[in-house]
Amino acid sequence: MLCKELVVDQFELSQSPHLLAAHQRSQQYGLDAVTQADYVILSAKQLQAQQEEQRGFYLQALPVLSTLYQQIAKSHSTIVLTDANGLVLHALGEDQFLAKNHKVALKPGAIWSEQYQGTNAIGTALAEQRAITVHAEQHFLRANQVLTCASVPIFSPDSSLLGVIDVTGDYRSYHASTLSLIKMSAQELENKILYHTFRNALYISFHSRAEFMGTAMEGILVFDVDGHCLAANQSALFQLGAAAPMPFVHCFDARQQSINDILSACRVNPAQLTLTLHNGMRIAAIARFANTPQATLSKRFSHLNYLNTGDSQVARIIERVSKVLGHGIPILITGETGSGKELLAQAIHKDSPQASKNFVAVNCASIPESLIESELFGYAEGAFTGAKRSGNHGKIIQAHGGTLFLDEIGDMPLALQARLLRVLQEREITPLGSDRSIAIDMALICATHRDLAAQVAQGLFREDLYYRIQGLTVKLPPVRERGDLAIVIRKMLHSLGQKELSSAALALCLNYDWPGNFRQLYTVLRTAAVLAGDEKQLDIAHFPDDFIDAIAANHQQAKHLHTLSTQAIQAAISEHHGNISAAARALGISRNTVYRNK
Ligand SMILES: Nc1ncnc2c1ncn2[C@@H]1O[C@H](COP(=O)(O)OP(=O)(O)OP(=O)(O)O)[C@@H](O)[C@H]1O
Repeated sequence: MLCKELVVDQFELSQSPHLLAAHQRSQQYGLDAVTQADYVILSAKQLQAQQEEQRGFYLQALPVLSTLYQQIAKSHSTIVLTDANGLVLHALGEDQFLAKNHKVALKPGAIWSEQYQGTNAIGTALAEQRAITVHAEQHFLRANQVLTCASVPIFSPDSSLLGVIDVTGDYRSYHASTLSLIKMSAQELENKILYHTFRNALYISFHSRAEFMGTAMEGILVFDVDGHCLAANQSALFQLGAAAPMPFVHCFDARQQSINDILSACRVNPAQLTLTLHNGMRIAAIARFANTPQATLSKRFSHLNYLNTGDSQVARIIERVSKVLGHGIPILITGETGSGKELLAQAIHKDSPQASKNFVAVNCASIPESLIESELFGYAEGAFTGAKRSGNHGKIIQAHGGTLFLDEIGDMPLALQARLLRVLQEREITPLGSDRSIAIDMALICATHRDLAAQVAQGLFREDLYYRIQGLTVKLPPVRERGDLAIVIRKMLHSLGQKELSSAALALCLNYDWPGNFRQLYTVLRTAAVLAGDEKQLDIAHFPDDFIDAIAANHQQAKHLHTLSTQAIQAAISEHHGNISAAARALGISRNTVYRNK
């Protein structure tokens, strides 16, 4: 029996902003600290469906959890793996010290999100996207104050949250080193996931001390064959002294080794190498070329789900798009510039049955009109002066079997629209200067920031093509309308080297209207991260000056508009001799607004 008064110590909470924020969220969820915890447990069937959905993540995690279990075997704790919603997917360990209700609550199927359980290590690690220990009375619900829990979030290579590894036990089983052990396991799991994510990619694992090779501490860099960095783990960034992944030529001393040297060394079998980093440090490395997709993770790694970070409009888009994948339905993506149209198109392709084939993007606005035709449709040998001797296949043929992404389709010249329509209808293409047609089969995704219906009305866009390309139309919301902006910002910061944003800087970002949408947001954050140097937290002072000027101008404009509207209201009132209803009617606004501004 616990004789200790288990209550939340407000002073202690105020020392930890993360716990304080978690308790505030718990209150906002309408939870009551003193009522019995209401453990939400999924049915066996629902759980099985979820486990199947997370199969890749789950299978990669099991051996890591077993190792962790051996390390903490005598601590009478339970090790838990959850998904990104706090659903327990797997649990192992000793729970004889726990009361019956907690034994049940730590079984697969239980949900430990803050929404249901208030402040707790699993839910709070997910909400805050950081490792955290929640001990005894730090829990929001009294019922959970007999527990001590430590959780570390697991991120995929593109910084999406996959779930947490958690260790929970009776509060007397608390051990200061538990969180560090879980962090090592989390790193090991993230490395395993990274190793299984990319194909046609060069993996370089390395460490300046050879004895760390093969451990969770090794750095991992992933490049495509052109030397662009696809992903890097934290240890790699740390050893490189970099905030974000960099191209091959910036990571390594190019005079010592080129990417082609390394690729030829490891095409067939992994190669053990000694390489030189850009800063002159010699490192032990193993280079591997991965050319096959890893079936285990391909199910879990839904690229569309990665984009689903909590905005309801985006969630609906993803749900609808997922349903039409593989059905040959053309998709039209509309939305402001920088709202993520191309990213969505890529995710659609990567989740589609034709993912292993090409994704070919053509920006109809950036190619000169005279070149679009040959760029898209290709040309035969000697088709025109200056044509390559071997001819050119053109983007449509390159996309055969895969996906053709026509960005800024609204900017395509009318003459080419007719030709494109013919290709789409007849499913065959005749390159310029050729008399031979080639059958083509591909998925089509188009995007535009323009109002295509208006373009049709103005005769700038062919009506028949308009109906041909929009099997399913989805409209991405602009950043200022997104309900998940704080989460997207956190994801972006994570990819930039895990800096945090001060609450003032976050508030500023949430209130700004981001005319350049994600492209502008990313640039601002990346610049701020560089300007912040070694400082862990990004603050307003680190934001670039032009951004601060834009915010100030916005603010001025808002004030100006407010002054103008107040003046208009006052003028209308005096014109209607103080009659508020008449003034409101004349201005077409509500009486309340008139009262507020008079
Ligand atoms: N949901 C998101 N989370 C994080 N970054 C994003 C997201 N959506 C887009 N971005 C980033 O914002 C930038 C612009 O995205 P993208 O090119 O997909 O936009 P777009 O709508 O196609 O722009 P445009 O109309 O100008 O071609 C890219 O760097 C992309 O990685």
